[in-house]
Amino acid sequence: MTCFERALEYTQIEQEPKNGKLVDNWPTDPKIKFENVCLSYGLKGKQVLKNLNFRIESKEKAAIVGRTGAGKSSIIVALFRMYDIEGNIFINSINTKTLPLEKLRENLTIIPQDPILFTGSMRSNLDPYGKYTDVEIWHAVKEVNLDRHISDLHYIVNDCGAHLSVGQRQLICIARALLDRHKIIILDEATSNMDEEMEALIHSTIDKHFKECTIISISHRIRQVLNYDKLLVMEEGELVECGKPKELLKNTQGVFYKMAQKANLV
Ligand SMILES: Nc1ncnc2c1ncn2[C@@H]1O[C@H](COP(=O)(O)OP(=O)(O)OP(=O)(O)O)[C@@H](O)[C@H]1O
Repeated sequence: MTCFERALEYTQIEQEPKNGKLVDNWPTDPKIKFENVCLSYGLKGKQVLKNLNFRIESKEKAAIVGRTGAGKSSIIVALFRMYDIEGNIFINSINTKTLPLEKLRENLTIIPQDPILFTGSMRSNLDPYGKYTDVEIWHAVKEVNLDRHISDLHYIVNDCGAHLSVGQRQLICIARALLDRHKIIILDEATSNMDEEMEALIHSTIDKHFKECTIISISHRIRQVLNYDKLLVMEEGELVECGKPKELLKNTQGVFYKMAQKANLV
């Protein structure tokens, strides 16, 4: 009955729009601009993003910080157009509302907090559309140091990757991102226990391989964000502070300063 209900539910989901205008070679310059962006989940839902205005420049490394429920993930939801928003989001000066959804999403790479893999071979997980050669895929595997854990591309992923650690699954997503070479990378940092070595490996791999990309990271641990170019500090759906970490730390009455104080960083 559960299977039946689930299948039935899919038949009732409203189709996402398929229209939109393709733009050649978009995005060449991966800068992002939010202009008066508001988001509510559902018609009667409360506003979870309240009139956000900010820019993330091309190749900038930005981190979104804030307490749980502050609206960090909702910014990403808005970026992927998972829900309709009020206001506008521009990527490379193109309003994302005018793009076909598929084109928009295929140009944004996300490394989720707790990635789910597909049961099957490592190869099919890294290259689900069969676009790359084995040599290219193995190269990506080596770049993220996964060759220490898997012997070859026929390595079988069981149970949607449940036998791999969160860090290993994030590295698989990073290897996939290396192959796809998209210009905007979104990292949702893992909240579950990840050892420091693995966390450092993920950050150094991103720093090394995605220099030419714009990076947005949802950070749950603020010690990681001090070397970012820009911080977006969220509180109850509002962007309360935005700027370089060093600048924000100068304001001893500020929200970020208080967060840093709590984490014994100042
Ligand atoms: N799918 C949804 N439907 C309804 N409300 C939602 C949904 N997703 C998030 N919310 C609500 O939106 C608000 C912002 O949530 P969001 O997940 O963006 O916060 P967050 O800062 O990412 O939190 P966390 O650090 O816990 O992941 C919260 O009040 C949350 O309950």
